[in-house]
Amino acid sequence: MIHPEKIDTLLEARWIIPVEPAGAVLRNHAIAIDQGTIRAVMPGAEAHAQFAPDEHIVLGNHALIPGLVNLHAHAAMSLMRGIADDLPLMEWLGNHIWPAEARHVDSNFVFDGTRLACAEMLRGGITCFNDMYLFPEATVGAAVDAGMRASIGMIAIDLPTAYASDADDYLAKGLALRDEYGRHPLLSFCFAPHAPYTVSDRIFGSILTYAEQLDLPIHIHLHETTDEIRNSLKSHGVRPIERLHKLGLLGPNLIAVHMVHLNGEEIELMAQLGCTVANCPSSNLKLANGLAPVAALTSAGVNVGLGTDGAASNNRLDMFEEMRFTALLAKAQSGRANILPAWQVLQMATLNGANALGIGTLTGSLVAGKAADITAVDFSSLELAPCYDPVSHLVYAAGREHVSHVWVNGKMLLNDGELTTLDEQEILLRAEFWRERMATESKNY
Ligand SMILES: CSC[C@H]1O[C@@H](n2cnc3c(O)ncnc32)[C@H](O)[C@@H]1O
Ligand SMILES: [Zn+2]
Repeated sequence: MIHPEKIDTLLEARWIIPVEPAGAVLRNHAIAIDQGTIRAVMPGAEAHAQFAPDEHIVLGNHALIPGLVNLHAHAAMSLMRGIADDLPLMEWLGNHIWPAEARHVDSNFVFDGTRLACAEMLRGGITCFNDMYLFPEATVGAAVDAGMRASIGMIAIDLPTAYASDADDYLAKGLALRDEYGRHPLLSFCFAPHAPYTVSDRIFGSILTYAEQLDLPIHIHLHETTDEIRNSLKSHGVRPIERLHKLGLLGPNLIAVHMVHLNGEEIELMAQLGCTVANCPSSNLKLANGLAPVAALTSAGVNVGLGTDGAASNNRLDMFEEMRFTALLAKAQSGRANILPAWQVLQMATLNGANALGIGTLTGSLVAGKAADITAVDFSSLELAPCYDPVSHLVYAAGREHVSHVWVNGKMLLNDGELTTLDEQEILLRAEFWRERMATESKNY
């Protein structure tokens, strides 16, 4: 007689959509979880015979998917949600956001803002976010307290702030933070030069040297507006992509955010060199920047992930919305209804993002050996009835309001809609504290 193996949790659901292999939908299956790791994904009957779980959870009308990976975030900017709407990028940044950051942003702001963002993201099924913001040590504190996975940006920008005096100072502080937390199980690190128009060639050179030595991604806003390209032609004689290419930054470690204005040669170059694009359709729409040519990028073989950007330019941190926008806009742009089927968009929101962050062996799909980063979507409500194909519903019909449970590293962070690690009332009080403070001290908002 074979004794069943003791494990922490056996999780069963109506559907398991593991993302790997692509397009698979498993029925009557279970996920065995032990010590934060997926031990097996197998038929339920076999799992019952093989495992003796401490906890057995059956979600009868749900789909289990990999936790969503938000490939571009400024989490703390949640405290600036709605302060400067209906403006183009440079007016938004130069006249509103940067002055507000200079006046208000400190490590308390970043801690409170990131906690607010973590709560919103967890409720929407996001288990991992790739952040770029000031005072990243506070982002670390808030993400780890929440139990979320985060990729922390070691930022560089030629703009002095209360956090750092110049780009060298930013980099030194980022590297020191990575020395301290580089081995934390929930954290990974990226270089995060803000944009071509705020970072010098010399600093890009230093970043490239470090990124190659440490084999870390480089996360940057790139080709977001036509003005960015026009100004680069004036100042550098070349478009930003060509400038970064000459500096040696284009390669498999590059995560280029936005990438709205691209010509055919640039798309080919990104594909040949193995770059990733983080598509942020809501932010691109709201700032009137345009739309990334996602159909052309994926057809060329570029790895495309999805991001929300910050809540001051979106104004939601909602990956379900980014999935739906990505699919619909790509069809309209390309004139091809068959471009980007739902399974491919779900892959963008999960595995493609994890791969870009260098953590694709840890998260992004539901396979044995990876961390148990799992989102459960409840299909019981009438907006999701009837269900012929759960993958179709996830992209075209479901919303973040249908997310019921979330696990990160095997720990349940959302239980039937309730946050388990974060105090919603306290987060709301802190958000109100910052609103009052910002409203009193700044006549603009
Ligand atoms: C150096 S910290 C990050 C920096 O980026 C600013 N920011 C937020 N959204 C955008 C965007 O869409 N394009 C360019 N810059 C952006 C944020 O306010 C911080 O200053
Ligand atoms: Zn951004």
